[in-house]
Amino acid sequence: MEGVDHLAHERNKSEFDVDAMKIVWAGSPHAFDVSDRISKLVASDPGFRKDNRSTLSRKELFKNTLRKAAYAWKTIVDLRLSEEEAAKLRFYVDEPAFTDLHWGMFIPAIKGQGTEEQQQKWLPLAYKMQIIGCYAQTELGHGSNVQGLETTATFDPQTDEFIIHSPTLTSSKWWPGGLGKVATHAIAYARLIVGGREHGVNGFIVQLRSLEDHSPLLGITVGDIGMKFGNGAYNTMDNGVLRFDHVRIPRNQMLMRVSQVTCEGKYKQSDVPRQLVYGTMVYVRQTIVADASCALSRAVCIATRYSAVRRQFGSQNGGPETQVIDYKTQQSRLFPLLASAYAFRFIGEWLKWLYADVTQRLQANDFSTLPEAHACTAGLKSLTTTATADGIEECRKLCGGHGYLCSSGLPELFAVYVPACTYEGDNTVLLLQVARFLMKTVSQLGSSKKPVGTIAYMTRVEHLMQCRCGVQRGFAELSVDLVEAAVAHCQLIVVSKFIEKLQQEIPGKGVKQQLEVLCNIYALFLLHKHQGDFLSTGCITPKHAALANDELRSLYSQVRPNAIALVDAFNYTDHYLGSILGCYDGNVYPKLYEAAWKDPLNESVVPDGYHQYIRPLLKQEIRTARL
Ligand SMILES: CC/C=C\C/C=C\C/C=C\C/C=C\CCCCC(=O)SCCNC(=O)CCNC(=O)[C@H](O)C(C)(C)COP(=O)(O)OP(=O)(O)OC[C@H]1O[C@@H](n2cnc3c(N)ncnc32)[C@H](O)[C@@H]1OP(=O)(O)O
Ligand SMILES: Cc1cc2nc3c(=O)[nH]c(=O)nc-3n(C[C@H](O)[C@H](O)[C@H](O)COP(=O)(O)OP(=O)(O)OC[C@H]3O[C@@H](n4cnc5c(N)ncnc54)[C@H](O)[C@@H]3O)c2cc1C
Repeated sequence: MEGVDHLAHERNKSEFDVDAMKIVWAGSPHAFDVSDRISKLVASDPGFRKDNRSTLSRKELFKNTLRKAAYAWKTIVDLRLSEEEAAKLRFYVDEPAFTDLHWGMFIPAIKGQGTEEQQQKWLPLAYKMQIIGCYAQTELGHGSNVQGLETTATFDPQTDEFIIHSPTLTSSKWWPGGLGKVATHAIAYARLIVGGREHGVNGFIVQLRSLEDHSPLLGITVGDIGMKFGNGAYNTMDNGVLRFDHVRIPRNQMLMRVSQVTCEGKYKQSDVPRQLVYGTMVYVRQTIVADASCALSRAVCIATRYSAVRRQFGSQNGGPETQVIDYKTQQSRLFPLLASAYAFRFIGEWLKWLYADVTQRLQANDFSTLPEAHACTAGLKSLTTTATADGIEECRKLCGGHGYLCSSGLPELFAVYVPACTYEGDNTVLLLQVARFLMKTVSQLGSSKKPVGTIAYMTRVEHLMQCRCGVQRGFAELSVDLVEAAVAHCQLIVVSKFIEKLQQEIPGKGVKQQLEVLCNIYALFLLHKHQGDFLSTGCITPKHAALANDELRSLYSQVRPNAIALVDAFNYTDHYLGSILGCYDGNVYPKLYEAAWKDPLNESVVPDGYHQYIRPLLKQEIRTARL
């Protein structure tokens, strides 16, 4: 049955132009071309093999990641890939590595917080990977509370240097990816002290390791923080611990876009908001939202294809059993996730636009949209990562027992993905930031400052005007409700941006209709899930709730014949999916059977340990010995 497409009958049912949908998913014909080319390049290169990760020890796993990162870099250089192609290559290699932090945080931090001069000095080195950087903000004692960081950077005017120091155990840097074993440099965040006065937290470029033999420099203690959740998974990353013992760095290694220290020891604040020190986090949260749709769509692709292959019950007169995808219960769990994958794709695109817009404004000294950009990136990062982590786990359950096998790809995907709910801001802490922004907006309603952008709707919600007095009642006391309000606000953004997307011209037979169905599923599923809130606030009547439920059922039936084509539109290679259950040809059972025999445990028919532990048991030697 090798070479047979077991899902061909499903593909024949589809009612829209899959190739056109692939372009919509990718974002543009150019983006599709790059993605398609690079994913195939990675998939066809044995150097990027990844099917053995769960069986390697941590040391072997990590060394293999180093090998792959070096091989990826060689490929990028040899093939003269563009920045866009190189980023895609790292994405399709699909293995968390120090390079994520080097390209994803270290470089953006220098770009966003460094002066022109600093950028000119450091960026060429970083782009050529002559130095490797990490982002060292979090400490053992403080992650969320950035103002609570304890590392100090004290200016010494005698030598024109900063002294970076970890005064306590809890001030040890803890978690930064790439720090443990690889990074030569860090953007380290520390409390700036000039002339005995504190000026808040700032970033500093600190060299950690020798560029000759990789040994830690004087005053630096550095290592890996140990094994993390799951086998393989995020353990390819060397999250690290770092202590500074009065480490001296030149003054010009303080990132000085937001504030400066002169050689005379004068502290100066630029004309830009202090919050720009947090700018890298805004940037990365935006990329994490874009990434959520990738992780969720990958899980949904696996669960959808497998649900079309898997049959249980319902055989008529000895005929085939029912495909589990035809059960309404399966559809009601799977199709909202499929709709979410598309919704998150479009919200990721929009957020990228919003980020580019705010960046452009900042360059022109217009800081007016920064609070909204912060609230949107924080809130949408929280919403999409929570939904994606939950969605991956739901996809595992949708695949029944086989979903629990590593060869399904789902356990590893979950283990790699789930820390996204914590890193780059704990999701609840981030929602509290959104709530704070919303309450600030409510408190200004009726003033001359009119809410615009994603909060423009607030002027139209009359009862909010009456709520204003309630805002004074105590943020902390009401924080549980406020977090719910923040989620609702973010969902409103997701739904409205999906609707806006549909107002654009979308070429391709039936493509727009499919997206309309998915958009309606996304919105009505939310209404259904939260109908208690909608009913109790009088936003809908019980009749509306029942209608929404009926409509959802009908929408699921409309998706059903198109389900396989809708996941094909993600254009994932079997290599990227890394799942027997999700393979393109649906030839699941022979592949599962074959894979089982490749497990190291099956290398011998009689296991190691038989003579030591099993035989004595069977022969009752253990009991006899005891007696
Ligand atoms: C395998 C990888 C897969 C996918 C990833 C894909 C791509 C990403 C690429 C690479 C990444 C790879 C792996 C991820 C690595 C993760 C790295 C990290 O985790 S780095 C550490 C991140 N740390 C945090 O996020 C800490 C969270 N805490 C905070 O952000 C803040 O301190 C806080 C919670 C916002 C604190 O706020 P608080 O109000 O208490 O305090 P402040 O006084 O500091 O704030 C006052 C004022 O400022 C506003 N504000 C806060 N933050 C920002 C901001 N970022 N931008 C703009 N404005 C901000 C705040 O709202 C207040 O405003 P006001 O109300 O006064 O108007
Ligand atoms: C895999 C991984 C990679 C990471 N990579 C990096 C990196 O490269 N660089 C780096 O600097 N950091 C990194 N981090 C650290 C990460 O950014 C922090 O762990 C994250 O910001 C959460 O902070 P915390 O650990 O202090 O959580 P805590 O703040 O201690 O959270 C614990 C609990 O307290 C709750 N809580 C905290 N504050 C409040 C509040 N005000 N109100 C209500 N509830 C609250 C939270 O919701 C949570 O439930 C990484 C973390 C992980 C897991």
